[in-house]
Amino acid sequence: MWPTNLVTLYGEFTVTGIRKVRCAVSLTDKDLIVQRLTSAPAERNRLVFSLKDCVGCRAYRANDSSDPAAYLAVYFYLQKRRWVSSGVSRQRVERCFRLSALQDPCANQEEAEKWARAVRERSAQQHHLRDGECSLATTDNLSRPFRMMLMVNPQSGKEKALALYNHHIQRMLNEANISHTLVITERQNHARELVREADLSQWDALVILSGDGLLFEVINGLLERPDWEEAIRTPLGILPGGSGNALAASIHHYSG
Ligand SMILES: Nc1ncnc2c1ncn2[C@@H]1O[C@H](COP(=O)(O)OP(=O)(O)OP(=O)(O)O)[C@@H](O)[C@H]1O
Repeated sequence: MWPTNLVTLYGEFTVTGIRKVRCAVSLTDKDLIVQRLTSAPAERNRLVFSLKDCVGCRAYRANDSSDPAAYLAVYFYLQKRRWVSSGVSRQRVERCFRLSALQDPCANQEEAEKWARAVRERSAQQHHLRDGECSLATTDNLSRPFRMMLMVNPQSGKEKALALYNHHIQRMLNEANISHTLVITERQNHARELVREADLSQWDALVILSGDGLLFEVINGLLERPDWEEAIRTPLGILPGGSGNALAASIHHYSG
């Protein structure tokens, strides 16, 4: 059935940050709508976040045990027009809400968990509608955590792949609740041999962070296996860590 855009969850929370503002938060199948509760005209205080841009959501308690509130953090990567050149890029936006309607910390935590599950489920549905057959199984439609092998070539391009992992990718994977095993390739054909011998039932996806060369190795490694017809169906991903990154740009960007 095609999803409607009816509100499925509603709550009034405090937005955390420097200015603590009360807001009404509504979740529909498609969007998270945040309405600030102030006297200013409603439209000016309303933000609509598409769940297509949401990578994850988590509920947590603060370290301070005297604080009965629970917190809900939602992570978006929004498409923004570039200032300096034409085209669009994605920008990370985190929205964090404080839930403190009840005295009982456990009840607040349960409410935050309920929201986090609902946001993740609806985001996964939106990704599936957007990407169709190409969308990977996610943590929410598997009965166990998503498992990824991430291969990084520290020598590719301008030797920035490891820094990209440390400063961006690791955080994004945590936000998306994707567990991963990091492999730093040590020499030519390391990834090829690894993939040729690997127990592929352990992985939901093989992802490389490098230039085009490492993906070429991974594909060759898969095709050299006795079970290559099954092995080559393993979902593959490429993150741009080389100098040109033509393949990553074609797959993720120019193809729409
Ligand atoms: N630790 C390593 N030291 C040297 N070579 C490596 C290492 N790990 C992988 N390689 C080899 O480096 C080759 C080139 O890798 P990759 O395409 O990632 O980088 P690149 O050629 O610098 O990228 P770009 O094509 O964008 O310039 C791969 O084919 C792989 O065999």
